[in-house]
Order: sequence, then structure tokens, then C-alpha cells
Amino acid sequence: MPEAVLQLRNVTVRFGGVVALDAVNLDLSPGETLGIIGPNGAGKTTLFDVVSGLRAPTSGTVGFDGTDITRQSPATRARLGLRRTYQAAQVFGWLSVEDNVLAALEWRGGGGGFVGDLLRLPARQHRERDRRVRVREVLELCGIADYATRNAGGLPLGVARLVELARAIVDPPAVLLLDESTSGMDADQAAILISRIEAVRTETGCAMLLIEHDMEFIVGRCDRIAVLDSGRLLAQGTPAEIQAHPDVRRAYLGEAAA
Ligand SMILES: Nc1ncnc2c1ncn2[C@@H]1O[C@H](COP(=O)(O)OP(=O)(O)OP(=O)(O)O)[C@@H](O)[C@H]1O
Repeated sequence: MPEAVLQLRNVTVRFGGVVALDAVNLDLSPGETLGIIGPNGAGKTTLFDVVSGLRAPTSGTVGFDGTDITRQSPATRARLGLRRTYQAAQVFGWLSVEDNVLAALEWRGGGGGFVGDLLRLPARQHRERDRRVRVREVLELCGIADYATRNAGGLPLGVARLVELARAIVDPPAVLLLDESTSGMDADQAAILISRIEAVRTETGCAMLLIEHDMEFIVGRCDRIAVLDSGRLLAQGTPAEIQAHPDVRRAYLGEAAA
């Protein structure tokens, strides 16, 4: 098995008396898609917060590509190639869709900064031209090229989520965290988003960690599923293994013990 690109070791998070994560060990292989499921309050969001750097674990470590990133900021992690989308799409509403995606690329790639802009340095202008070409490619990949010049504020939810996806992948990530990306969408919007996520996976080859309530999506698209219950990792395995797992059926699907 290839070395894990993301590695959680004994990750515990306590909120006072509540143990939101309890000594969780989890590995994500390069290119793998891993779905995280579990009932409300199981610890899914807390897990994402620890991986993306929004929350430091009470104890335990997070490794990325062989480096301990437990104390690294979310910004550093994003630059390293660990990206996250949020349930509430986070775009600059006053910029065009294209400029929103360009801003993510500039910010992570070091755009030459304010002085470069001010002096209109030729190298900076070339770089911006190249970057705009890349942005256009990514807008195509995400199916939102027709929205390029539209203001990003007030877009339909499905499009706003695709803009956020484009921002996350414009410089290809090693790991993409998708937090309930289809929540609040109707079936048609969700199907479009899922097909674009598939296209992104094929193009970038990135590993994905998904929180998703849509079980069809999870079972149909994930290589593996990890089940959290009251902060503990109850089970992990292929979709078929998880669907057949008696503890999972009891805890998650509410089945009576046999
Ligand atoms: N900031 C916080 N302060 C106190 N307790 C918290 C905090 N954040 C989460 N918790 C608690 O930690 C536990 C795990 O919460 P978390 O939000 O990670 O679960 P979840 O699986 O994402 O739930 P949901 O599916 O409802 O979003 C819950 O008991 C929750 O009440």
C-alpha cells in the first residue's frame, strides 16, 4: 500500500466534558476517496476542523505527506496542497467568478504582490496571463465557464459551490476535503456537482475526504468509508464491508441488535 498522504494518529478533541474525537487513527492514501459518515454529533466536522487546521487537537498528530502539520495554520496547509470547501460557500461576492478563482491561485502561489501590481512589472503581467489561462481551464472543468464574468455574489447555490470547488483546485491539491458539498441542493443540482467532483478527481488525481449525508453518493463513489460514532472510529472499509458491518448497521442505520 502506498504511504498515506494524510495520517491521523490518536487524535483526541475534548470540549470540556465532551469527547468529540476519541483517539482516532485514520490514513488516506494518495488518490483515494474516503467518505466519513456517522450520526449527528459523531465528530465529523471536528475531524475536518482538525485536518484543515481550524482546530488544534487536544492530543494526537496530523501528518501530511510525511510531515507533522499538527501545529500548522490552515493557510500553510492550503499552500501545501491540503484544501477544504465549506457548507456555506466562501467567495468574494464583489469579484467576478473568474477573479475569485484567480485570487485563490495568486494567494497560494505568491502573485508578486502589491509592488509588482503597482509597477506593472512585465514578469508579473506574463504570469497573470498564464494564470488566467489556467483559471479558464478550471472554470471549464467545473462547468462554470459561462459564469466567468458574472459577479460571484448572489449566484445560485449549485454554481456558488462549483466556484468554491474551482478555487480549491485551481492549483491542484494533494488532498481535497469536501464538507457536505451537496447539502441544500435538489437532485439535479447535486448530480451536476457530483459529476464535476468526479471530473476533478480524474483530472487532478487528488485524494478526497468527504463528509456527505447522501448515502448513494458515499456508497457509489468512495473507495473506502470510515464510520464515526460518539467520537470513536467505529469501522472503516470498502462500501460493501461497511454496509454489511453489524456495528454500523446498529449504530448508524438504527437496526436492532441481532
Ligand atoms: N465548539 C464546541 N464546543 C462544545 N462542544 C462542541 C463544539 N463543537 C462540537 N462540539 C460537540 O462535539 C461533538 C461532535 O460534534 P461535531 O459537530 O464534530 O459532529 P458532527 O458529526 O459533525 O455532527 P453533525 O452531523 O450534526 O454536523 C458533539 O457532541 C458536539 O456537540
